[in-house]
Amino acid sequence: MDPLAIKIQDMSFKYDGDTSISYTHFNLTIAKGERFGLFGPNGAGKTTLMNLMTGLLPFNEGSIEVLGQQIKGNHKQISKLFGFIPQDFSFYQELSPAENLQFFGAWSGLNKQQIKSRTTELLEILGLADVRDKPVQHFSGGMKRRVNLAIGVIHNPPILFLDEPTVGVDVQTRHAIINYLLELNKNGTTLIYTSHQLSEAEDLCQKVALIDEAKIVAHDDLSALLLEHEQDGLEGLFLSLTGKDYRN
Ligand SMILES: Nc1ncnc2c1ncn2[C@@H]1O[C@H](COP(=O)(O)OP(=O)(O)OP(=O)(O)O)[C@@H](O)[C@H]1O
Repeated sequence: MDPLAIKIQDMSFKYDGDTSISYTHFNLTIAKGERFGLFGPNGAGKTTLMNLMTGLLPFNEGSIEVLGQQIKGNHKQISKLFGFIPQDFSFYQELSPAENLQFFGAWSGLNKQQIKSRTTELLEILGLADVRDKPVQHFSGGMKRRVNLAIGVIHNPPILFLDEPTVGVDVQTRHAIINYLLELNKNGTTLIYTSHQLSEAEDLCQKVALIDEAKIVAHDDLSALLLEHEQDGLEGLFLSLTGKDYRN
């Protein structure tokens, strides 16, 4: 069994038209069971890379493997190997958490019984049991983030992609989400995370990659990078490697 969750080899990608970034002969590996954080300034290409790794964007050259399987030509099988918690809410606002989980659970190939037990379990863990049948549109931002998370993990994926999973939440929800993610990782889930919340990232990630203009500027254990660059936190490391200029 391949010990890698993700293997990107010589991958090139460019958006149609004249945009500021393109990936050129890009390489990256993420080991199984890793808590991997991808960081970089606005517009560095983090979301683009997430979308390439999940097959949402087709790349032009090279290869991307997820748990040893090529993405190209295998979209359906690959999509069962991961959950994706996108930056934007990805559920039906007019449906309740239970109805959303029923829909997305069926979409991921779970049977009725599996959906029922996972829904009860997840809504309990994520503090949504009391509102399981209420329309999501009336929920607070923190509750909506938890619904987004429940949907992404309903099928118990071995890899979880998280694109800014805690934007706009209060301290309690952030704490609960991070603890839940750490628990998933203890049970073997590979976490691939990106965020601008660097103190949160220090709690969550053991391995980090910093990217700028679609190129890796550093990739190692967080503790090794801090030592190497004589920094005591991710924010200092980030500024020392990507500079202090504004990005668009
Ligand atoms: N669908 C698209 N079509 C054309 N260009 C795009 C598209 N999506 C993103 N871009 C461009 O690609 C670049 C990288 O965007 P991306 O969203 O990947 O960056 P990011 O690192 O996630 O930024 P942020 O931290 O602001 O979320 C930006 O210049 C953006 O304008």
